[in-house]
Amino acid sequence: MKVAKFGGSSVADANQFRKVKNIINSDSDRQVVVVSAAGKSSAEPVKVTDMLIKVEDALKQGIDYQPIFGHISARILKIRDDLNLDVNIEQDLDEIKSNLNECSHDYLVSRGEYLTAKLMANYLGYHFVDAKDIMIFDEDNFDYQESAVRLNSIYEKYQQIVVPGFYGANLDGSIHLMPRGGSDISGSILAKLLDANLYENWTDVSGILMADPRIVDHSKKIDVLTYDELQELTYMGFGVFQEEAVRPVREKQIPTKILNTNHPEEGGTLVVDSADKRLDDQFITGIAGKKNYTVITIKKYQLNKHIEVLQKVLAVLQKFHISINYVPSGNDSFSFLFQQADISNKLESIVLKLKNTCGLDSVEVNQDIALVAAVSLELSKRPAIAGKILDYLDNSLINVRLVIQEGSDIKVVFGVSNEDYEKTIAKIYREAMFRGYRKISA
Ligand SMILES: Nc1ncnc2c1ncn2[C@@H]1O[C@H](COP(=O)(O)OP(=O)(O)O)[C@@H](O)[C@H]1O
Ligand SMILES: N[C@@H](CC(=O)OP(=O)(O)O)C(=O)O
Repeated sequence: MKVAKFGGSSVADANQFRKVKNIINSDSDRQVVVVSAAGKSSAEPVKVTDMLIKVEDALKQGIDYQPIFGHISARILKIRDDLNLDVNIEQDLDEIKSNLNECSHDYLVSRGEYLTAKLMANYLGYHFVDAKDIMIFDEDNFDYQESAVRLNSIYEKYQQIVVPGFYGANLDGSIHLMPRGGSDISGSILAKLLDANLYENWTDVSGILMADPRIVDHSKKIDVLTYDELQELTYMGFGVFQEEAVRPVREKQIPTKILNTNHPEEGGTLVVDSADKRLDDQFITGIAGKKNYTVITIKKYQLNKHIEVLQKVLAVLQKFHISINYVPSGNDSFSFLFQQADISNKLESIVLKLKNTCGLDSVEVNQDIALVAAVSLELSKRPAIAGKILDYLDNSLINVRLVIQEGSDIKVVFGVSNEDYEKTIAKIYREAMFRGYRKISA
């Protein structure tokens, strides 16, 4: 049995629905279908999810929400009518509308998936299963036991189901929204719960490319990669697969494929447990990154011998409840990297507190830093390759502010200014492709 997840671009209009149906009908193993909300298309520049967020903003600001809600309704009705579906989706739209004034954010923003899945179930002749009945959360944690019980009782009756992605329910029945891109997580969890033999993630690119196609034209496709590599790449911002979607399939070692709804014949990327299953001799598997980090560097002579100072620093950071992304260190210094959005309104207070209470020699702040990571299983065998990339970036006049090669030994991270972000990715890609780095074993 296969779980097939279709992203927003794959269900953006009636024509995309037709492609989905062809894919489903071409393999009877595709029994569990997960859909996102209708996404962007050439005619529709805004995802339904983002339109729902606009409805919420309008409600909050007391502005007329009707035009946006009307647009969403028209999109949904058009798909229904273009496909001649016999489903009373007006009733669902009316119910959502009547709930608007007292509903939660999670309920409202998840309605795109709910409506799209209802249409898809009708179109495929599959049974619609509301995610709130089978994807159960106990506070922030997914409750696998409870969800398995509920899913199995439904799956015993109906073997061909469509489930909306991106949300589930809390134990009290209220809607629980997942992070953006969360339908990937829904699909991965369902594949794990049902012990699927394949998780297919259908999108608008023919697999995962070595670098973001919006930055590097004709970037090479990665044919096979490991869960470890995918985890590192998604953590660093590989847009094509949600970072939290790796764990469920990885835990059960369910092979995962990234495929193109518009070109199923082109094959895609296969994610597997072991590097032995990789055939190519590519040294660097992929390059990914994110902009907008803030770095706080604290310095004190022989800091590594003054654990009590470090304890004080950590206590200050803990008080402000912000997640730290990386902590590169030297003998006399420690740097803390944060996502700018998490820290920006607290930065001044944090720096003041660090300066006044921790007995440091200095506290420096660097903002607008982008992190670019090169991921390669070979880095653990040849860590010196990181130095070669660094030389190359230096020769290309890219000012590398920091290098992090710690923790996972399959990744090296370069910190550059936001402005150099795209150039750094393009340069590393060039270096990886044309300098002839190849795996030692190949
Ligand atoms: N390394 C990469 N390989 C492939 N696609 C990438 C990569 N990095 C970013 N992307 C972007 O991810 C997009 C697909 O992800 P997403 O927008 O979530 O699709 P969907 O609507 O199918 O969920 C692609 O259109 C592409 O622009
Ligand atoms: N619709 C949600 C969830 C999702 O997974 O979407 P997509 O498959 O289009 O990335 C979002 O936009 O975040």
